[in-house]
Amino acid sequence: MQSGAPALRSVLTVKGQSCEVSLEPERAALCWRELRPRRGRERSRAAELCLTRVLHRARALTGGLKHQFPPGGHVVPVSEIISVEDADAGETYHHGSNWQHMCKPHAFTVHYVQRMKKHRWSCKAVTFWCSDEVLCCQWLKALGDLLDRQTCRPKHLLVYINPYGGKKKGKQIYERKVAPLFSLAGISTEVIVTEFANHARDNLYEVNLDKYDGILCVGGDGMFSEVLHGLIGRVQKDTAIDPNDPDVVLSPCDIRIGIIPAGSTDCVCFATVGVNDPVTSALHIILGDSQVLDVCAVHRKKRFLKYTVSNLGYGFYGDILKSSEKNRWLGPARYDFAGFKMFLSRNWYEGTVSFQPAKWAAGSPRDLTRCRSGCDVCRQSIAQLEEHQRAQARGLVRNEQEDDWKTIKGKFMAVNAANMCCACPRSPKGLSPAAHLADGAADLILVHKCSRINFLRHLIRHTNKKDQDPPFRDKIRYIFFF
Ligand SMILES: Nc1ncnc2c1ncn2[C@@H]1O[C@H](COP(=O)(O)OP(=O)(O)OP(=O)(O)O)[C@@H](O)[C@H]1O
Repeated sequence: MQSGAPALRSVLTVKGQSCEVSLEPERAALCWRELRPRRGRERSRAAELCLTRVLHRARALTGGLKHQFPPGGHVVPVSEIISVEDADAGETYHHGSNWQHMCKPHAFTVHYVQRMKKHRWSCKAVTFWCSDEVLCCQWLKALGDLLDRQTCRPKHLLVYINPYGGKKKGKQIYERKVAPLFSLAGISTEVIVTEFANHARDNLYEVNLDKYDGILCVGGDGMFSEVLHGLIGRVQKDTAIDPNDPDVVLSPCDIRIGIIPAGSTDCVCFATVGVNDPVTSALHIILGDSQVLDVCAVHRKKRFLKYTVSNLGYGFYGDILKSSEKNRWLGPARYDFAGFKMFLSRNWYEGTVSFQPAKWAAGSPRDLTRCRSGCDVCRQSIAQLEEHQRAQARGLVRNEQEDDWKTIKGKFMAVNAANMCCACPRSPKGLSPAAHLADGAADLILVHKCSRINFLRHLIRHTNKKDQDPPFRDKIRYIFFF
């Protein structure tokens, strides 16, 4: 709602109870609160109000609260309203002690996001009954106008479903949990159920991307990677950029990719949303939430190999991925099986790792900050990186030279480059909990050769929500490495 617009305030009925309902311009929020507590509930209501006030005061003292709930009331930010519609004709509502049947109700239903525990979201609905048709139309128009101003929300999506990812439930998850929410939000879709590996990637080279506000993949990290390769590859092809040149500046692609988790690890979804829940992801997509991600390009002898946004693993983790692919029939359990096998084999690799530390990056791989949407560390790092690049272009600072590179020689059990924390349900904090989603750098994690018991401790620490800094592990924030 534009600031300066008059507030809309009426007495409407919610679940048979008179409520003061308002659309508040300053807070861009829909608020409602019962006027009179139900009979018989006065005492508990008074206690509840008292408790709410105490909580309210405690929250005010402990800092800002996103949803400032008035005592006994509800506040829904307009940005979290999914849709508003005429209530179904023929609904029954309770007024006082009489049940009334309204054939043509003057009522509207607001569907909105309810925030649950642990980053989970669900869709809730509330119906407001109006005294007459004019009032009902006034509310529908005011809310509809506000929703029309949410311009970042997608209207038309291209959806790729991998029917073989994870527990092979991608199609079912989309049809049962996601499609109904999209239809509620008025999002139209074109759905392609993939028929073979790289179907989505190849298709993205051909489709008319201008038709869509976003590409959606229903699957796991492999499916996301497929769509990422298709989209980045397509944009480079259209702009005649050669991805084989490691020094080339890639053309940015402004179309967004959404993920509905239906894979085995769902690390990209978990690290960006905080949970791998299809409904939560669908609601974030509907509201138009977005998160910029660092993409790392991997080259070998001047040939482009792959893009990655999560973990690039050599040694233990690389071996697990390779081995687990052979046992895909085991489903998500293939990672446990491959991990156990690799742990027993205790392979190590001798070599030299060269890297260029990201001097301009704010934050450190060992600090306690956690990257979230709107992260200050990412914003500051990118600003410093851009400043550094501008200074280089003007000749104010020298270009990177040989001595900017560092090398570490040794015997390694694992060499990992974490572009993000790489959290997943098995490792809720991830491989590198302080890694950032969009700071232009990645964390290099070197696990030196160590005893089997120390390596087991290292693996267990990943699963028990703690980071670890044993003497056999190096952690460096870098920009390039060999
Ligand atoms: N129709 C298909 N048949 C066979 N493979 C497919 C098909 N569609 C996609 N794929 C491939 O399946 C691979 C794995 O898919 P996905 O990532 O969805 O599941 P997952 O491997 O179980 O999950 P995660 O990557 O999170 O561990 C992807 O690399 C993708 O290229």
